[in-house]
Amino acid sequence: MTSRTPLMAGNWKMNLNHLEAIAHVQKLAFALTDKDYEAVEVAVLPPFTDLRSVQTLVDGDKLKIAYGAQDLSAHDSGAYTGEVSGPMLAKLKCTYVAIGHSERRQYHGEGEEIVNAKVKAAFRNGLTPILCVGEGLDVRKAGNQVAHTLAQVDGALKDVEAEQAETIVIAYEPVWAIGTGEVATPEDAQEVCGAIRGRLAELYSQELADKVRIQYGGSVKSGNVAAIMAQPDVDGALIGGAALDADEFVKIVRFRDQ
Ligand SMILES: O=C(CO)COP(=O)(O)O
Repeated sequence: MTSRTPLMAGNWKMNLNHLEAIAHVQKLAFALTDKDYEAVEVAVLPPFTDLRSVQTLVDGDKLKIAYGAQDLSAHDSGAYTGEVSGPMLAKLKCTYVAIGHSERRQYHGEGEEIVNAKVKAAFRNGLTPILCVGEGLDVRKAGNQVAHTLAQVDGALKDVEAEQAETIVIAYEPVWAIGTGEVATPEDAQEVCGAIRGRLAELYSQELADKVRIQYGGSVKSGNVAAIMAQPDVDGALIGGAALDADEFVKIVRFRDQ
């Protein structure tokens, strides 16, 4: 097994305006040390309107905090009112872009085809997708979480070449655990994250599967992160609510101390 640097990413969702974003990233920069950055990759996913401010801060102070967007258009330019393109995000030196978050799937009707097109748009523009997958409560109750989630992985990676797929990040976020305080057990997280890695091995190769970072997301906090990170196929977390509190996010980054 190759070693995978854990990725702790804060998905701010529709929170923090650009001034609040600056204050928040400054707090993170003040608290985090080289020791933290050596052990864990730290990333924030602010709203689009904050990205320029975050870029200016990160660039100006040479911060080791990565950043990215929460979505992108499947198209690179054109008459798509309200959308933001991959080239625009690349120009702002974004590293990451979340794709297929359950809130996009649920509230914006994003299905497999659009998620696949967005994954390709991200790769086309040198961005690393954080592909979000995971089942709703009904699917979990029926015991179909693995099949459901793997079908989402298959759809998102359709016609994606190995050299791109090996850089993807996949976030397993069971919908019933998002923003509910209902965290999946470490065993629940491992079951599906392990199955995702197995599917990557089938679709590509074991070597590739061993390189891909798979995160867990859903009510992650400083109090539960260590047990989840102890699972062999969990390589980080995608954090919503708890990432809005800089002190709490720093504690999550330092999961080994919790
Ligand atoms: O959706 C999430 C991250 O993308 C998880 O959100 P919470 O951490 O607020 O449950």
